[in-house]
Amino acid sequence: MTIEEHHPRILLIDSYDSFTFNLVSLCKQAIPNCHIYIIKNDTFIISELLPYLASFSAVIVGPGPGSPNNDRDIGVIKDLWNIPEQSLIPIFGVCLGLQSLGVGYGAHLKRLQVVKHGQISRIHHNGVELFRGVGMVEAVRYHSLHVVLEDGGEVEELAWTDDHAENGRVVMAVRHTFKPFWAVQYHPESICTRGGGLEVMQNFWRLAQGWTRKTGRRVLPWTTALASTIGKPWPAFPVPSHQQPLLSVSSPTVSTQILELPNLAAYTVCELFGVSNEESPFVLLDSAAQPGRFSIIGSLMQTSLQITYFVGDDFVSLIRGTHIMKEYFGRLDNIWTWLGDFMASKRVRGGHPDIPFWGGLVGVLSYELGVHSMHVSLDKLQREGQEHPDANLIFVERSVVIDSATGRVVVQSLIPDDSWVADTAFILSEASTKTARVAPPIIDVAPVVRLPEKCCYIARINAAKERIFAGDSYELCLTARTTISVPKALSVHGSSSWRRYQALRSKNPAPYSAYVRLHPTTLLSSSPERFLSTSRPPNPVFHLRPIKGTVRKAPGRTRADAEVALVGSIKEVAENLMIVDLIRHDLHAVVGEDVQVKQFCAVEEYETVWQLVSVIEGRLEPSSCGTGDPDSQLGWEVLRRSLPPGSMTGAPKKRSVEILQTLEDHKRSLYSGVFGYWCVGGGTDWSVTIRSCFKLDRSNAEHDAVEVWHLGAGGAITALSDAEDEWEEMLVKLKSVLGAFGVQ
Ligand SMILES: C=C(O[C@@H]1C=C(C(=O)O)C=C[C@H]1O)C(=O)O
Ligand SMILES: NC(=O)CC[C@H](N)C(=O)O
Repeated sequence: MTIEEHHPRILLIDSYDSFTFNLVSLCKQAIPNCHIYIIKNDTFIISELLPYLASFSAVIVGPGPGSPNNDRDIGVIKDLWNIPEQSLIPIFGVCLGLQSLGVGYGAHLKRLQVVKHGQISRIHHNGVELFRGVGMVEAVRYHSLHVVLEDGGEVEELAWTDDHAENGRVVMAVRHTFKPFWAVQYHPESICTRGGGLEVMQNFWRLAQGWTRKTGRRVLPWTTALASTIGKPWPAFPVPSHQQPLLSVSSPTVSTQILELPNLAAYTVCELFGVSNEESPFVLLDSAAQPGRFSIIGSLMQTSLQITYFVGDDFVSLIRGTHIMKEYFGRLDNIWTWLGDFMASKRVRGGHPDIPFWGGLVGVLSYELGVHSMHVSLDKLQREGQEHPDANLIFVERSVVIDSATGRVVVQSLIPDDSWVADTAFILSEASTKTARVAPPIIDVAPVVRLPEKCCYIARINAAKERIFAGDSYELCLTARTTISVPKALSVHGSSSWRRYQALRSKNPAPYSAYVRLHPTTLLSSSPERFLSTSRPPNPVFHLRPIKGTVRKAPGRTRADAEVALVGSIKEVAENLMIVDLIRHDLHAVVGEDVQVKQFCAVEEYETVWQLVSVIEGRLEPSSCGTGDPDSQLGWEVLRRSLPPGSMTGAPKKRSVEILQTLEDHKRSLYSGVFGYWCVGGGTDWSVTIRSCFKLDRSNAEHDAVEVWHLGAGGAITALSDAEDEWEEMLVKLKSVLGAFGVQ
């Protein structure tokens, strides 16, 4: 057996979809020992691609946004169907792939009357070819377009579904009558597809091998030239850009003291650490509700290093007190590698194993940083005067972590022989015996709230739906900005962002609350949504908790009512499913095969809303895990590759982000980005910046009489969205923050 036969090479052509790596993972399961290489549909033109095809066993053309009739959407795929006889190769198409095969052989492309995104349909099939030995198929669909085949044409139907009055009979699988081309319209790789997934891929491989044997096609060997043109097979594990020091017994360690102080509140610790001085930086990552558990409070010093970065720059600013220095990326190339390098130099050992944070970077990353990392050009990049940095982080050396589950308080420092630990342990023990002071309430007089205009928002919802009907997106998370101006003189007790945070925390206690004051930015968060956490290496587990599906709490509305409204709703489950599939893809892209959905569409209760929450976990294949140290960068790599959070963009992510830029008036800035930490022990925890507000601290406005806060809110728009309901949902989310300003 040649190496070509033993390790079949599969070429997957991606059309910038957000489910591609789920398909890749399914393909890896279906085709024993295969090596899968992934290119984009615009990487090569057909004349360049043709000679390469000879070194592959089969091609898979994936799903994607847009239309098979639009060159920009379909790229080289449209030219595959009429390659010369001697270049023929087995091809399997999915969704856009099927549509392209269909129109390549005379089918009519039509819009569905009722589009199907994230919905499950019963698929009827003929039990042969792709469906040999396949029983009942209930498959997930993500499409707005469909093909109507030519009677007696070269492409014929293998499966269909019955949409009854909505769309009638819709083609679900096809084959070419004499060329080795097969395709399905539904998504075999979706987490909710039952039957018709793995078996159909296996059947494709069986058919492809049969055709190859029959025609005597020989796969040419792989060459170094090909390797450098096509790249490495999936999964290509991240290789750190720098030499990471191995941890040794002489590596720096963490000084830790553990106290049993069940009555000590984060508030008290913050007050002791000088939070009331608004001139100084301060960070609190606060678990104010379940399932949050740990609250992390930084005790910052004059010498604490703050790192800021603006998208488009080739340097970071390093700030210690009043001293600011620019450092250019140079060989490190960008902010991600710069921070990776920085954290590699800070690795420590020996903190308490049960405590997720020992010290490290804490702060915020903007939505635009994520968009930029996806190589989407930013329309609204121009800086208008002073703005929030896109990365704004501080290196925390001294911290207190409160574990709400055990009542333990951990005092820790990364500074060798730091007497601060014992001193602080003493002070906290004393403080815990006293009754905690409560912040005096802020009473605002007439803050001016500038909401998005309803008619404009509704028009945008309809425009979003139009893009969805056209097949350009399956789901768009549309958002808008609200501005709150608080006349300072009228705010009793002056304007303290810390007290404002207390008001937010009491109105809307949330698992991922935060008070982050890293000038020029102050962020107050009451986020319910964890984006990504990474357990400490070795063998880190990546854990994501997307939320999609919201109902407002109301008097008399019980959990059972919320379950009917959420789990019982095709629309809400579809919204969530699309993001679950998208996040699976984001994770598969980095970690390889081991990605699991641990919880699908569970209803969780928050202060003002019920939400549908799913949990997805991934881990690196054991063979690719290092002995510990390279793993400490993995959480960062997964973060880089999965921003912005899929729940805030919609799917497919790239096209959705591009569309959203045309539908939203402002930069999202901190809203829709993430905040959290990267621990010196290698773990990370980042939450989605929603149900949050932020302000520029040192703007000219500071000297004015008005303090200006921004907040964003929005929701997922799908084909099933009702514009009025979406407007209301956006207001419900807004109100969870407006309460902190005395606005009902
Ligand atoms: C857009 C927001 O929230 C996002 C949208 C949700 C939804 O559409 O149901 C739920 C949680 C978030 O992922 C927001 O809070 O502003
Ligand atoms: N998932 C897909 O490939 C979708 C294909 C096409 N854009 C449609 O909406 O019909």
